[in-house]
This record gives sequence, structure tokens and C-alpha cells, in this order.
Amino acid sequence: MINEIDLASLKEKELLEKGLKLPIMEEFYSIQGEGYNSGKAAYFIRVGGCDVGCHWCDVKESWNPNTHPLTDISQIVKNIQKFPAKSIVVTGGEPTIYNLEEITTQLLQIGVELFLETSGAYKLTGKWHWICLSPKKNKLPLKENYSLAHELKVIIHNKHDLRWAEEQAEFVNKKCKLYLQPEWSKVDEIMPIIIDYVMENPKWNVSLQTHKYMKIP
Ligand SMILES: C[S@@+](CC[C@H](N)C(=O)[O-])C[C@H]1O[C@@H](n2cnc3c(N)ncnc32)[C@H](O)[C@@H]1O
Ligand SMILES: Nc1nc2[nH]cc(C(=O)O)c2c(=O)[nH]1
Ligand code: SF4
Ligand SMILES: [Mg+2]
Repeated sequence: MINEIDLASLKEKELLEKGLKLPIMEEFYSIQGEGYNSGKAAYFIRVGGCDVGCHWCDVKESWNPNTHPLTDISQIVKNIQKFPAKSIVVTGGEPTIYNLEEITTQLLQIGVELFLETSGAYKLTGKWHWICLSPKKNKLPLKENYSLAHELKVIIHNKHDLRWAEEQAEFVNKKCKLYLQPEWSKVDEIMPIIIDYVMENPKWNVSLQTHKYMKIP
């Protein structure tokens, strides 16, 4: 994926490979809407570029890495410090396409908690307090990534996805929290199915995209 990025110079390629620059789609301060940390104030860093291709993806504008400016990570760290943020969510796109060592190292130095949102399809780099693994059928997580997840969040678009969620849950650690999240375009249809399923199978929890109800980014 990284090879598909148009780079102005060899220098830019080197900075991208070292993780000193990343294609950034957007940054915003909001509330973590999903999963275990939902309700926490968090600064979001949305990295551009994803080739997983979920047909229901709610941020398809992120997919093409060439439409997002290559940004110095030192600039991102500066931007965050304008806000009273204690938690940072790195998401995308698929952020793990890139080398995340340097950005997480610099962010740890400002004393924030680091949360990652990933499909797990690429090797994970960087240091994280919380990893949310949201596996996708199109491009399965690397085997090694299941044991790194603190939270498994499976998107439920139809009834059959519940069976797939159970299969995915076999691969994570015992301590990993398990979430079923309704796919947004089908939320009204899927919600009652998830509610019944979680009541019958209480190892699972419901995760809602609460930011969409709160009408915040
Ligand atoms: C946009 S993705 C970016 C991070 C990474 N590519 C991933 O999929 O985990 C962020 C989160 O939103 C979830 N998501 C994306 N589209 C969704 C939709 N239409 N309904 C519910 N959740 C969705 C993903 O599964 C993931 O947990
Ligand atoms: N508020 C809010 N919470 C989120 N949690 C995960 C998100 C994501 O797109 O990764 C997200 C998002 O886009 N907004
Ligand atoms: S992996 Fe994430 S960003 Fe990529 S298409 Fe799927 S939901 Fe969207
Ligand atoms: Mg989102």
C-alpha cells in the first residue's frame, strides 16, 4: 500500500518510511464514541489510506492516501497541545499501514493515553495503552495481532456476521473485551438482533457509535 503513495521526493519517501511524516486526513477533539473507552474525551488523528475495502465503511474518503497531506508528526503533537486532551485515538483509514513508532514515542512524551483503532490487517507498530481490533472478512487480521487486542469489536451488518464474530473471538486472549457494533446503515434492523444475542451470550457487549447519536465528529 505504501508503495502506491505518490511522493514528491526520495526525502519524503524516507520520512514516510521512518514514520516522521504521515498522510493525515483530519484531526479533531471529540468524545470516543465506540467500545470500551466510549464516553472519554479524546483527540482523534485520522490517517489516510486503506485498501481493506469494507463496502459499508463510513469513511471512504480516507481510502486514497494521495488525497491527504503528508504531515510532520511534530506538527500533530503541537496541535494536540492546544487542547486539554488526555487520550488520543489514532484511526483511519488503516493507520497500521504506516510506521507508528515515532508518533507514539513522541505522544507518550507529552503524557497522554494512546488508543489504536485497527482492522489488524497489517503488522502493528508503536506503543499503545489500548488496541481495538475490528477484524474484516475482506482482509483478515494477521494471526499475531489477535493476542495484542484489548478489545475485539465486530461490525454486524447481517445475522451471519454473528457466527463470524464467534469465530473471531476464538483467536483473542481470554481477557480481551468482546463487542458487537451494528453497521450504521442497518442500525434499526440489526439493533434488536444484537440486543437479543448479547442477552443470550453475555460474554459479548453492545457497542454503539454514540458520537452519531450525539451528532459530534
Ligand atoms: C473507519 S474504521 C478505521 C480504523 C480501521 N480501518 C478499522 O476498520 O478498524 C474505525 C471503526 O469504525 C468501524 N466502522 C466503519 N464503518 C462502520 C459502519 N458503517 N458502521 C459501524 N462501524 C463502522 C470500523 O469497524 C472500526 O472499528
Ligand atoms: N467520536 C468518534 N469516536 C470514534 N471512535 C472510533 C472512530 C473511528 O472512526 O475510528 C470514531 C469517530 O470517528 N468518532
Ligand atoms: S478497514 Fe476500516 S477504514 Fe478500511 S474500509 Fe474497513 S472500516 Fe473503512
Ligand atoms: Mg468513525
